[in-house]
Amino acid sequence: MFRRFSTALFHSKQLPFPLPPKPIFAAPQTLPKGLFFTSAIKMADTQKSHPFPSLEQASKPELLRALESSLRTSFSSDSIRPTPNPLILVISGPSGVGKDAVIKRLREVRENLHFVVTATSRAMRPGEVDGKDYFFVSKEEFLSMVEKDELLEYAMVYGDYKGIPKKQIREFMGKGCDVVLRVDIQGAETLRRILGDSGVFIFLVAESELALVERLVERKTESKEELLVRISTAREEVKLVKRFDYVVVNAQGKLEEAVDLVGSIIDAEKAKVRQRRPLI
Ligand SMILES: Nc1ncnc2c1ncn2[C@@H]1O[C@H](COP(=O)(O)OP(=O)(O)OP(=O)(O)O)[C@@H](O)[C@H]1O
Repeated sequence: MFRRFSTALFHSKQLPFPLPPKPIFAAPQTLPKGLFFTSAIKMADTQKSHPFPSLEQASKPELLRALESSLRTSFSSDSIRPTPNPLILVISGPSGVGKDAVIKRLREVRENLHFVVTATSRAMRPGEVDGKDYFFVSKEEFLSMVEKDELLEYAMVYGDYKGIPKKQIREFMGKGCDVVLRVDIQGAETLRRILGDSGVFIFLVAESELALVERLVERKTESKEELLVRISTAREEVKLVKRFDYVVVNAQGKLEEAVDLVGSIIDAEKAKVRQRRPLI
């Protein structure tokens, strides 16, 4: 309505009544402290009427200055995108699919990412480092952490306890870091109940069952009995993929592609208009 009225005024040669002496939206007499024009020009100068420079001939700073002057406001260089919330990434998948391998590489290529070191009562494997791969604790120590409510979730996995210390999550999210939780499918199920949609759940799969078994066999860390349990468990686990947000294929020899895809998921999550709001 107002626009139509204004347009009518603009086009009519003879005005039905005299225009008000000042524009309706008058610029403030003084700019708030800290509000500077893009150009170094002072406010007093801009209040003088400058003819708008030629778009073809004027320099970029001149055009910016003229636009600011016409709009009677300065252009802000502050980021338009709101600061994204830190993410909780839950990376899960059947045993031997490559969770550790993907996370290890992800940590090398991405900044501001904290891998939450899981506490476990299982024995250390060759090459593993205490405090880096896992916190290796005794069963008694683990149960004491449970009693003190220090774990976000915990479970008995293949005869050993595994649990996620809450303190690390709070500490690193407080610093603005995304945190990565590495859990088996059982753990992911529990975390979904605890976190709901506030976490990003990624299911890692091999390209085929055969590829998964080959990878497990080549790792040479399981006995024949353990291999049989892990393979039959994996058959059941892949049926639970629909409870996750994303599925990522970690194909043989293509670790880098899987890591890139996880990186893209993180980027997409950060670009979401409605951000997840994890509360721990
Ligand atoms: N894309 C890939 N191509 C070839 N080998 C891979 C790939 N990803 C992982 N591997 C290898 O497969 C084996 C299993 O990987 P990894 O230990 O990371 O699996 P995991 O899911 O963490 O297993 P678990 O849950 O049993 O600890 C390792 O020897 C790893 O180096």
